[in-house]
Amino acid sequence: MPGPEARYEIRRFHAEPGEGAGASRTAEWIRAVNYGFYQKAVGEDLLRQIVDTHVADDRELTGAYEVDASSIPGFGPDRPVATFATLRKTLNVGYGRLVPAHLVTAVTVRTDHRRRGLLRRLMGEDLARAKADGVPVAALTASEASIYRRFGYGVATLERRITVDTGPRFALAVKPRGRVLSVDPPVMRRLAPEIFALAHGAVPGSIDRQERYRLRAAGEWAEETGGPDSAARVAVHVGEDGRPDGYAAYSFRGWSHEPPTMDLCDLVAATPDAYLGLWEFLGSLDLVERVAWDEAPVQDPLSWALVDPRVLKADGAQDMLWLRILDVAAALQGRRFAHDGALLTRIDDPLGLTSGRYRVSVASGECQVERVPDDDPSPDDLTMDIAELSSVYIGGVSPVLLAEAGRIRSGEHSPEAALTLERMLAVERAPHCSTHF
Ligand SMILES: CC(=O)SCCNC(=O)CCNC(=O)[C@H](O)C(C)(C)COP(=O)(O)OP(=O)(O)OC[C@H]1O[C@@H](n2cnc3c(N)ncnc32)[C@H](O)[C@@H]1OP(=O)(O)O
Repeated sequence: MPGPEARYEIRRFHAEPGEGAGASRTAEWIRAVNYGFYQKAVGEDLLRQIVDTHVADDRELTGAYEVDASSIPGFGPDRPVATFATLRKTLNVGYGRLVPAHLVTAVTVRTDHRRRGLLRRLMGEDLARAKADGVPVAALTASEASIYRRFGYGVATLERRITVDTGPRFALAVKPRGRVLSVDPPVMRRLAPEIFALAHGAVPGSIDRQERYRLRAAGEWAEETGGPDSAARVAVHVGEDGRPDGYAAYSFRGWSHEPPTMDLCDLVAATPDAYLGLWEFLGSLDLVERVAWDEAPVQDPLSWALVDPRVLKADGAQDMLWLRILDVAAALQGRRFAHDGALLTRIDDPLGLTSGRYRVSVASGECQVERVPDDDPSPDDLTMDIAELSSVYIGGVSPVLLAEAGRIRSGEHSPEAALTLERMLAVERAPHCSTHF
């Protein structure tokens, strides 16, 4: 069988609205993504909305097209058999520092073209281009946890599904500062990005958001139709300085559901007061007995703030943000460190983008990274795959735990190196990513 290079042509382009050839190529690409995720066919309104958000986000769309597709019944030359999209945003790496991040999304390969190396080709080419552009880290959220490690991605943040019973047992031990206002969703067109920008600068692990989040908060985007969402409700937290610094978007599940449940669609908070204040508000909603949230942090201050922590029930944690360091020096030098120290680290990289030995030296919280030749006789303090360095990079995953799992190996002369790395990488608060992409 011929390899993927021979059978497929890769085309990269940006979304185009309207009627022309570019618009039809865009529409076919969006339909292919929908097909790949087993979603309902996209109607014209939803299609227009998706195109507009792709334009607003400046997404680069990549499609693999079968060479000679016109000979296949029902297949036009504009219909991709694989899709792949990227956006350039920023990642909070702790202490308010943001580094450029290359976000990968909308990865699909049509059923009848799978397991022929298309994803491997698209990912390999794409990561090499991002590295050449000087972007230090790539990121994605995964449909399955078994796919991306082979390309050097590691899990950097987790999330979990929770329900909170908001009956008489719901109470917070300490009153959060500030107040919460119920607002009309259209206000969020302006407010959502402003509030998110504050939270983005405050929460390690945060990834800057796509346009879709703003429209959803404003009640202008229902997932199925792309039309208005008449069920959307929003509450905004205002800090003691009078500045809006958090919001919760929620919708009622319907009276046929027992117990009466509010679905929390999104919660953005720049401060712990905003986070707990919004929860206090959600816990006080009349007629509602439960709030359900699919994207809660695992290290959740709410659990500790509740008078009775058992009103919160949680499913097991699941991988959320996957990171893939493309340039070790740029990634590490882009962040601030909690402790000084020096470690000689050997990195293995399945794609060869970062393989090598690195001396990581931190003084006064700032890091210098220096390449060390293979024949240098100094012993390695740590050895790991790039997936592990990517996992521990923003301080949300413990190097000690990964050493216990056998994923990070310490040199015989440096049994405490994983602990040293953990101290160096610590950040000011628990990392969490609330942006799915
Ligand atoms: C960031 C995102 O967008 S996440 C969404 C991912 N997309 C989906 O889940 C939609 C449904 N699935 C698909 O479209 C496809 O099966 C894909 C995209 C997951 C894989 O595409 P393919 O072209 O079949 O992958 P490809 O043939 O390049 O395989 C590359 C490697 O990944 C492995 N692999 C592919 N899919 C999976 C999987 N679902 N689980 C585990 N391993 C997988 C292959 O075995 C192969 O391994 P190897 O090269 O190390 O031997």
